[in-house]
Amino acid sequence: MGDLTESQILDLILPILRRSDSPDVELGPGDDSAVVRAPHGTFTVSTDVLVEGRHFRNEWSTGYDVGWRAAMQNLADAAAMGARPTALVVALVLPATTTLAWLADFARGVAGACERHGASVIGGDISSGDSIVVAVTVLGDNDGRPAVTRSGARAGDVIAVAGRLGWSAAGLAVCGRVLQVANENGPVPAQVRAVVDAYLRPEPAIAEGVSASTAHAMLDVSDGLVLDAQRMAEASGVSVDLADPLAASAYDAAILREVAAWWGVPEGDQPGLVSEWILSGGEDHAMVAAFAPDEVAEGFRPVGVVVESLAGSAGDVLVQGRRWERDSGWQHFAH
Ligand SMILES: Nc1ncnc2c1ncn2[C@@H]1O[C@H](COP(=O)(O)OP(=O)(O)O)[C@@H](O)[C@H]1O
Ligand SMILES: Cc1ncc(C[n+]2csc(CCOP(=O)(O)OP(=O)(O)O)c2C)c(N)n1
Ligand SMILES: [Mg+2]
Repeated sequence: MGDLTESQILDLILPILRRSDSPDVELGPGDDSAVVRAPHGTFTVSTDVLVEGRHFRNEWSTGYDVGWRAAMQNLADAAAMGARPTALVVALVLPATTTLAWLADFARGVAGACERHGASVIGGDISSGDSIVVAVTVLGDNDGRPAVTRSGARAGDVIAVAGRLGWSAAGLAVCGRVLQVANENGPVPAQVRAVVDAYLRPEPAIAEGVSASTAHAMLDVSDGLVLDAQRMAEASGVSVDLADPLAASAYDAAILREVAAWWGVPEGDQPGLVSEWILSGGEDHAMVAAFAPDEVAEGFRPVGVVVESLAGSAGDVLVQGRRWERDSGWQHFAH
């Protein structure tokens, strides 16, 4: 890519990214700014970066995978506010050695994820640098309803989850081994392939988040169920009791158990690893939300309840009756 001008690069990716059929966008890519409609007076905005080596590895992820993941994790941040994701701004830092094929594949991944959820790319930026960095900003529209914040959970609410838990963490753990086995033409069971796909191309619970209009509070699980439940509890001034989160995710647990067995984890250690993946694994971007008991939205499964905090204990999360130690999930500067 080193010998191309910026406009030659844009000529390659804009036809892949551009959509002309979105009612939310008045002016798409090509000018100094895009123009997006906000018929209800407000819109949501959020941004997230992906860094080569931190969020993905080029040996494991194709350009399509990186584009898909960058788009999906941002679309999930809009959905976690109950907002319909409308538009993405995509900024890229790429080494001069990046191939045009990678870049076109990346653009197809972004476009594929956007198309799935009705969003459009409205602009971005490109610069060169030592490694790949992707920064995506997402705009969302609550269509006149109030945004669902993380601070509205109340004692007596049900905590419920939509989407997968633990798949991406398991996929990350076994990814290297799976590629090695596949290269040697060895068999890779379907469940194992499925969790690696979940890591490479996450399928967040976006539709469920957008339609969870009865939620009192909601977040997407990017850093782990317990850590993200803790964030909701702290922001809401309550505590959360996840009585039996593993039973509530028995489908995930069964798949993850198969993955652990295939990976060679001794049988006695499998339940512990499966619960670690389910409770602390992020990046599947499930939605975790608090609802009045008779208002749990479609697609959500109860995993616990919101309880009144004892003095000084707001933000506590109890798992099977025991207080969970703080900050048990992904921490950037600890890895
Ligand atoms: N560099 C920054 N400047 C301003 N706000 C930031 C910055 N980094 C993070 N935030 C804000 O802090 C909050 C928590 O960030 P983060 O943990 O990344 O949220 P999420 O998991 O939803 O991506 C968000 O509201 C985010 O906008
Ligand atoms: C190669 C590689 N190593 C490790 C991880 C695991 N990982 C990286 S960031 C992260 C947490 C989520 O990312 P973050 O940037 O914190 O997203 P946010 O909370 O801002 O949405 C996890 C679990 C990964 N995805 N890929
Ligand atoms: Mg973030």
